[in-house]
Amino acid sequence: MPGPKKKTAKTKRAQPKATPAADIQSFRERIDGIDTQIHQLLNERARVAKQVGASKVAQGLHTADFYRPEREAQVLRKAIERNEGPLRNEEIVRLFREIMSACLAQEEPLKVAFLGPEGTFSQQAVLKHFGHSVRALPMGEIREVFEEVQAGHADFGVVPVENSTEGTVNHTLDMFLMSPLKICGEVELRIHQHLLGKMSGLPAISRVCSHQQSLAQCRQWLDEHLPGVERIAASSNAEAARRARDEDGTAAIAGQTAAEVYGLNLIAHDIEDRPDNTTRFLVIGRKPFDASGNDKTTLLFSAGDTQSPGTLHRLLTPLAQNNISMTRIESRPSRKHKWDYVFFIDVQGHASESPLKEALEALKKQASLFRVLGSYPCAVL
Ligand SMILES: O=C(O)C(=O)C[C@]1(C(=O)O)C=C[C@@H](O)C=C1
Repeated sequence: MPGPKKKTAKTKRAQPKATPAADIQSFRERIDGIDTQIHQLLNERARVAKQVGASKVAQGLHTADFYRPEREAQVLRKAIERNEGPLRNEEIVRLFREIMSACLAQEEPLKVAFLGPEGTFSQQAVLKHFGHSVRALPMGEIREVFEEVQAGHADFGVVPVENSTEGTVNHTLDMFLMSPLKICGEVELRIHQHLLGKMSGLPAISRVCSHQQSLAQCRQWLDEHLPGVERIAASSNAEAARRARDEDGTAAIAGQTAAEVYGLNLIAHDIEDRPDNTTRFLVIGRKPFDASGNDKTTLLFSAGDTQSPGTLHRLLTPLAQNNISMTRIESRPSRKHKWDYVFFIDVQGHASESPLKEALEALKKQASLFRVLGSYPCAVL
């Protein structure tokens, strides 16, 4: 039977009453006292985290192994669980991520490769997931992100995999056909697109430049507000912002960070067609991680003969028999033979735990190609 409904940080609270100016001084003194306690506790926490690091060194582990996504997910879930507000869960999660990021960076900051240049949504995803105490390394292409991680020049990589408006980023999925890397996390980022430029209004715009995914996410807005204006696809939103800075008449569609990095005016904000426009990113690394208690697994498999009747149904039967929920399925050309396909599927659970473990053993027997690309904690906010 479900328990009583928990009080959440989302509940609306009464606004505090207006206070005489004289009281402000005494409130500030209380804040100073609380800050002193928070500060002491932060450093105490950092010292304990350092001891965890020393134990990991004693076990022969290296920088990339210090990062534990499953533990971080558990810490964040606990923070949400005990949060009574007034701070929102999003803010609490952001603060605790930064605390863990700083604790982890005491030895050597993690190096995280992402699809650059500076100011892309991928960079925002890196900072959202790993906090600001990492070294974020911008790469020119998705392929380079994979290569840097595989070569050990970066500890982890962050690549976009799907957008809620525009669908799959095929290039990322195709990289897994060749790469031995593992998926060790996912990040969901709400994407707000803005129209940026040196000009102050729409009439001065003769072309709009952006990554093709962003142009597509704002298609209706562009049809309505800039009909007939040329749309140019750029390699990234940041590259589009650079062009908007350097070329007269060019506006860019990009995020807030790009406006700041390239010194552009915000001509129109939040121009994405769907108000819930979200991009999902994958964190890639060289080794798998343990279960966190609420995990997802991504599989890559092929039947060999996808054209005979019932093949996909037969392959998926072990999942249904073991009561496994499938949250996503994509097919891509195998790049081996004409009309030959591979499937990427996301299922709930960790590959090392029942009932998924048993389901995968059965599925593996039926498939001609079968790989667990990774089991990782479901995104925490
Ligand atoms: O628990 C650990 O293994 C730690 O290293 C501590 C800690 C933390 O600050 O809580 C830091 C980094 C890890 O990614 C996970 C957690």
